[in-house]
Amino acid sequence: MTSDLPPLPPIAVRRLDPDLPLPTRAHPGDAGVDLCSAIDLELPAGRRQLVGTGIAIALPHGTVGLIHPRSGLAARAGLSIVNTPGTIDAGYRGEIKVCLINLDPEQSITISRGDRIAQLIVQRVELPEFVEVDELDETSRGEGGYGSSGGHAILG
Ligand SMILES: O=c1ccn([C@H]2C[C@H](O)[C@@H](COP(=O)(O)OP(=O)(O)OP(=O)(O)O)O2)c(=O)[nH]1
Ligand SMILES: [Mg+2]
Repeated sequence: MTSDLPPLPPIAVRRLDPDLPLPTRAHPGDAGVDLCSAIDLELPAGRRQLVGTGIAIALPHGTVGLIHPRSGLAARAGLSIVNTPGTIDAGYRGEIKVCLINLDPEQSITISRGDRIAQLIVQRVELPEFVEVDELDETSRGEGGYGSSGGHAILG
């Protein structure tokens, strides 16, 4: 996809924990910058915990930060994020926190301070107004939702 929009300016980052690294891309062109855990923690099977990343950012108006899990940790250990993708509003200036969850049914996950636990993706976002109407326009889908088009797996 090409875009005539100019690239976003660099995003200001405050390190609330000066010993943790700045968010970085593992490779040039990667969509996400990795975020680190500010604490050591052990997450038992099935448990969740809100974990600080030690950074705060100033996203430009008209963008959003999305907090996604890291695929490797998800596949290897079952580590995910409860509210994935987490939404970082452009006006938010507090510490970015990640609501980690251990989806493995048996094994705990041990995380050390400085481990990369999630990734932040910055996207442009539309900010439309909403207007109340009496009727919506007709479409072929209409009110059909939640599997109305078929093709879903059989339960049990
Ligand atoms: O993974 C996340 C998700 C959110 N936030 C912060 C930034 C975001 O701008 C704020 C609010 O998030 P959200 O709108 O998803 O939560 P809410 O429950 O609707 O809270 P609020 O009433 O503050 O909007 O919390 C994080 O640090 N990490
Ligand atoms: Mg909200």
